[in-house]
Amino acid sequence: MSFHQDFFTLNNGNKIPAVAVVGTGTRWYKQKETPENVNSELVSQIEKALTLPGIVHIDAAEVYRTYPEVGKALSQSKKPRDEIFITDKYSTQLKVTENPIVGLDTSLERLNIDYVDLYLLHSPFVSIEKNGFTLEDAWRQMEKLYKDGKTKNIGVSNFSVEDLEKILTICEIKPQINQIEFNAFLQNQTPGIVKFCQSHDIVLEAYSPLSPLQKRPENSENDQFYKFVESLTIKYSKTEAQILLRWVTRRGVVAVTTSSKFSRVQDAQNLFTFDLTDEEVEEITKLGLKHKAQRLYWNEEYDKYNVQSQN
Ligand SMILES: NC(=O)C1=CN([C@@H]2O[C@H](COP(=O)(O)OP(=O)(O)OC[C@H]3O[C@@H](n4cnc5c(N)ncnc54)[C@H](OP(=O)(O)O)[C@@H]3O)[C@@H](O)[C@H]2O)C=CC1
Repeated sequence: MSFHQDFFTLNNGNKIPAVAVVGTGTRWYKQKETPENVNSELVSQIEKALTLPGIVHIDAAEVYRTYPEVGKALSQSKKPRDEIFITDKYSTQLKVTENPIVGLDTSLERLNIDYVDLYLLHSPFVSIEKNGFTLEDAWRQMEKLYKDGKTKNIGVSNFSVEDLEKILTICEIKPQINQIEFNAFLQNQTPGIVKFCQSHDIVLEAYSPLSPLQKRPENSENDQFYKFVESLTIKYSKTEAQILLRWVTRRGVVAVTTSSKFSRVQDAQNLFTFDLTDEEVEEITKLGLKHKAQRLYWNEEYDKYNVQSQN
């Protein structure tokens, strides 16, 4: 079976792999980082992922406290740096480092690399009171990091239309990416965000693309959505996860996934040996929208949008 990889083109002309196969948050997240709690399972998972063909996309963030694992796996890998796509995020919510410039300088040093491929503001919840700077100041720092070549691309995460409008009003460099929670059961994290980003040439990334598998309703075997996905697994000889990841990419969105099982990481890296028809993409969208919103993150901030999220 020949290997084929898909990419999206960003508004600065750079390319990003359509799937990030090793998210290092969620199931790998740590409250505290100590020399004793380096997770060897995660090191091994990243190491194995870095033996896969193509450009391997790793999603990191300072708040995950998994730099020791990512750094160790990178140092042991023989994959050339230009075949690894590394995303990192500045923590706006918890003050791990002083500001985005200090944040990225710190992670580059800790990961022992010269640049990341993508640096994101983890959330729009920035204020003088909490962070000591405004959202606009944070973005200007991101632009400096981009101009200094410390990151090839810059972007945001969990931003609503209003948050992006604030940045678009003042920016010299437009965000390339908005990473949001997106899957068949949550098709707009905040009102109108998918259409807005797609019409402003900001590529979306979907975290929790497998939310319908992570949390299944009771009697899912009788549910039309799951029955349809099941029929596609048979038609294409693919797993449910592969069908749902492929749907995300067919919606024009980068899928950010993770797994404790190497076979699932491998399946995600090897996603483009099949395709869904336009009708199948539309049917997953339609059946997904029949479900009430399933939001796993940022509930306090965004549960108020649950009805609009499934419109
Ligand atoms: N910017 C942000 O605010 C956020 C970013 N993220 C990023 O996105 C990454 C991925 O997020 P995550 O929500 O974990 O992504 P996914 O929706 O892809 O979920 C991954 C989980 O789904 C499980 N899974 C895979 N296949 C199946 C299956 N067939 N049935 C049941 N469960 C299955 C895996 O379990 P198993 O290990 O058993 O395979 C794994 O734990 C994070 O690690 C992080 O890097 C995540 C949340 C917020």
